[in-house]
Amino acid sequence: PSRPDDPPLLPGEKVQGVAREVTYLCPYSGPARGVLSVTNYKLHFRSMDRDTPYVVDVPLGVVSRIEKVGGASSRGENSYGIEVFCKDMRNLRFAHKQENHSRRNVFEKLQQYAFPLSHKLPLFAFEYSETLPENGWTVHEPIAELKRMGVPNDMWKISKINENYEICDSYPTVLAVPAQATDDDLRAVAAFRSRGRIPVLSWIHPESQATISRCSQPLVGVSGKRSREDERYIQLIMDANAQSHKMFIMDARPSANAIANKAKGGGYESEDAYQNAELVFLDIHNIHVMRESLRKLKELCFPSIEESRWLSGVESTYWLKHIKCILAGAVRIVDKVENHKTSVLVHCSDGWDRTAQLTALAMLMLDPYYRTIKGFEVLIEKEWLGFGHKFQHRIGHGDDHHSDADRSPVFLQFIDCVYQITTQFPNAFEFNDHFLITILDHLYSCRFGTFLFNSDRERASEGVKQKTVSLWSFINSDLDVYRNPLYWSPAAYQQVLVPIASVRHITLWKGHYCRWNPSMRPQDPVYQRT
Ligand SMILES: CCCC(=O)OC[C@@H](COP(=O)(O)O[C@@H]1[C@H](O)[C@H](OP(=O)(O)O)[C@@H](O)[C@H](O)[C@H]1O)OC(=O)CCC
Repeated sequence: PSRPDDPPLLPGEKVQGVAREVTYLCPYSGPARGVLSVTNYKLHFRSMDRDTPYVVDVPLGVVSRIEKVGGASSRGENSYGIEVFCKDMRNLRFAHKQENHSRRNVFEKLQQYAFPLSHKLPLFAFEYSETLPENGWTVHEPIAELKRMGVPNDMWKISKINENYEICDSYPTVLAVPAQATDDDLRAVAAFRSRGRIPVLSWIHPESQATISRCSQPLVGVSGKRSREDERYIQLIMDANAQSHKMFIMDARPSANAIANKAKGGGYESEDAYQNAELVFLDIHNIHVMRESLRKLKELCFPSIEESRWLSGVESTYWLKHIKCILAGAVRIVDKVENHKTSVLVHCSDGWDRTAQLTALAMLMLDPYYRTIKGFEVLIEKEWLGFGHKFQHRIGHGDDHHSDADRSPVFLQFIDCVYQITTQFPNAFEFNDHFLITILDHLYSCRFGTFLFNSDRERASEGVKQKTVSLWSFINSDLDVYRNPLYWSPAAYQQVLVPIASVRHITLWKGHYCRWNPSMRPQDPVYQRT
């Protein structure tokens, strides 16, 4: 039975701890006294001492670190309490009265339910028992999506060789490969590509049949190994496009890092081994550089904005430069496929971070289907989840190792790039900003099964589709709030979008990075999570 000051609870959500006489130290509107509740899904604070009820509501999945502030001896006003550091752009400070030991209880409950995996507890998604009219788990049907692109055809076939993840445990079970390739060819190529992530089809142009394929780096190493099968296989991909007898291999990395990877057995395709392929390095930095860039941006944006140093501060984070670099890389891929009717193969080191950013953005620019709400959901299921972007490692769902070097805002960068394109083409997308923000909220929240674990194989073995709710069920059950009122129908927008990827046109996405900082968005009411 819920008690009077219990927070609103989702099906399967239970209050685990309550602390009264707590003060929330809001950096903008000052201290507010009220009740702090911890459930198996969220932290909920409600102030009592204001005419307008003031609520702070944070899914615990967004918490990266919790620290005690002050000790029994600290005497200052509000100097004894808890600080909650979040993966999105804010931190929360709570103060307690020393006498009642509610801090210990709340602190322990917060630790337990913010990091369930570190405390042998289930992620909330496995306890959430909402039933919704839409079933998001059926939005992406791999065969249907290939059929929509006209595959299989005489040049491309569907292979089930990875049905039991025999070729690659981070790939989907349904792969589109050149029709001539035999299973033995595929096995040989898998032995020469990092983690077995062989070149497979991402998208095919409806008219020219030029293609976008993706893979991981070749295992060239310092001795300069070659694989005849890999070279022949790349030739098959090239020949599948009758329009041209060359192909671009877009290596997302800075050439220095591609070379450095040789030391670990990786590397890149030498042009004498891949005769008709032209190699292009796109200069996008690795996950470590991007993690540091976002850390600097957060430092700049929260809690207060130093007006005089704002522009130089944004510049020194390099965040917009990285966004520009990723967009520019996708634009180069679109140019080769659309204007030169030439096929491209995209890879990086592992082929699950920068490669996913590039193929998904290029497909968004090339194909209006992906600019619809359902189409964008398919794009994320296909190029991010199906091809094994390691969401668990990159976000750290339920895990308390906040300094894990595998964490990195790669998917956030992709959504930021999508935001940039929507600002340059406000009529081209069926969805609005709220749609993008909601996706990011639930990238962290652990309320839905969609972004959990690192691969389709892991999600299948954990029974995610059977035991959890899909984020797309939630969104597709209330579509109107995610629609863009300025959207023209696809007919008016069959064309290819070519955004201007120059820093002058790239803007800081205040709706996301300054969402919790009312001073940055005086025009719209403080966006409090409801
Ligand atoms: C002598 C030792 C050489 C060495 O460690 O090579 C390893 C590279 C690491 O390779 P990098 O490409 O710089 O970095 C890799 C990519 O970010 C990759 O993502 P993606 O899917 O986008 O490829 C991640 O999955 C890997 O975890 C990460 O290590 O490190 C560097 O190149 C750093 C040099 C500045």
